[in-house]
Amino acid sequence: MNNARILDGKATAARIKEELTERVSALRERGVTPGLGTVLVGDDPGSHSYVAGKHRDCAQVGITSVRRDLPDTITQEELEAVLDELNADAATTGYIVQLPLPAHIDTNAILERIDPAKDADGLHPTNLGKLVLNVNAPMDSPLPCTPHGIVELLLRHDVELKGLDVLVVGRGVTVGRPLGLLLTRKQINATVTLAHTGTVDLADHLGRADVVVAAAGIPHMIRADRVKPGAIVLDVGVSRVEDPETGRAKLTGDVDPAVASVASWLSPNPGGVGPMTRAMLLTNVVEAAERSAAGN
Ligand SMILES: Nc1nc(=O)c2c([nH]1)NC[C@@H]1CN(c3ccc(C(=O)N[C@@H](CCC(=O)O)C(=O)O)cc3)C=[N+]21
Repeated sequence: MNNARILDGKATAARIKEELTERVSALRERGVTPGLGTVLVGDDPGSHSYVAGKHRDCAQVGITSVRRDLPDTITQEELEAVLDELNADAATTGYIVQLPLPAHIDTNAILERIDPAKDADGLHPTNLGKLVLNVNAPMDSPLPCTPHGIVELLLRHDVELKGLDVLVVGRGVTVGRPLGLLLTRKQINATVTLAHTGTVDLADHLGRADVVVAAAGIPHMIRADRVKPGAIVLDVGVSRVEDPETGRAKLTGDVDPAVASVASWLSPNPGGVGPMTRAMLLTNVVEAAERSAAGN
């Protein structure tokens, strides 16, 4: 039954963290200590657990980290003042604002307030703009963590996307949209279809795709009977769904587990793209510190 090979994000992220540990110690020898800040608004348990994971990762590779946990009653002005502090704080070489933010906060204005040189998520308009303009040659500017993690996961399993038809399901700013830009770069040369809630016949697109990246946040929306046999499938979406047996919330991906019997490669969820996203966040922090150590 189970014939898909596994795109093992957990093991790959562990290797990347080992590589980063050496780069961090080289930086420390030169007197530069990379430091990550996280800004978390509100008390969503999922967001709390992701942020806790990011701080554990930092400790593992030698990056210092500080948390700014803020109440969901915070105003736009107060939140912007926190970002101004982090922008001015020399010990914070990079930081992220955990998304989503409460509805009363203007998210785009917040992303724009981040110093682009400290943008560990690669979501500042200047950095996203560099991706659109294709001016971020390796290491010039941070890439969005999840799309970068997806590309790195495939690369490190020697999966070549040149000429393949990739269906990205989901047009979100953190995954689908920037992923389309990355996959259509000359170095990768895939052909990308970006599907979304307005797509008329998703089943038709699914049946033709060589690669499916599911980033819609709809539990098990990608079913085995719709996927082309031999397709490469990446499960990016996460939802918390109540387990009928235990009554407890459980992480559920966008891909039905039965897809393992038709796909050639499958990134599991958990254990696939999630750990890679975190590894790319660390990479962005280390690269920003390396750029500042080099004086640019
Ligand atoms: N500004 C911002 N940047 C983000 O990168 C960001 C965000 N906001 N908001 C929420 C999403 C979600 N996200 C995940 C990261 C890692 C895992 C991850 O490591 N998951 C583990 C399981 C973790 C667990 O069990 O809780 C896995 O897939 O194996 C999941 C989800 C980052 N996001």
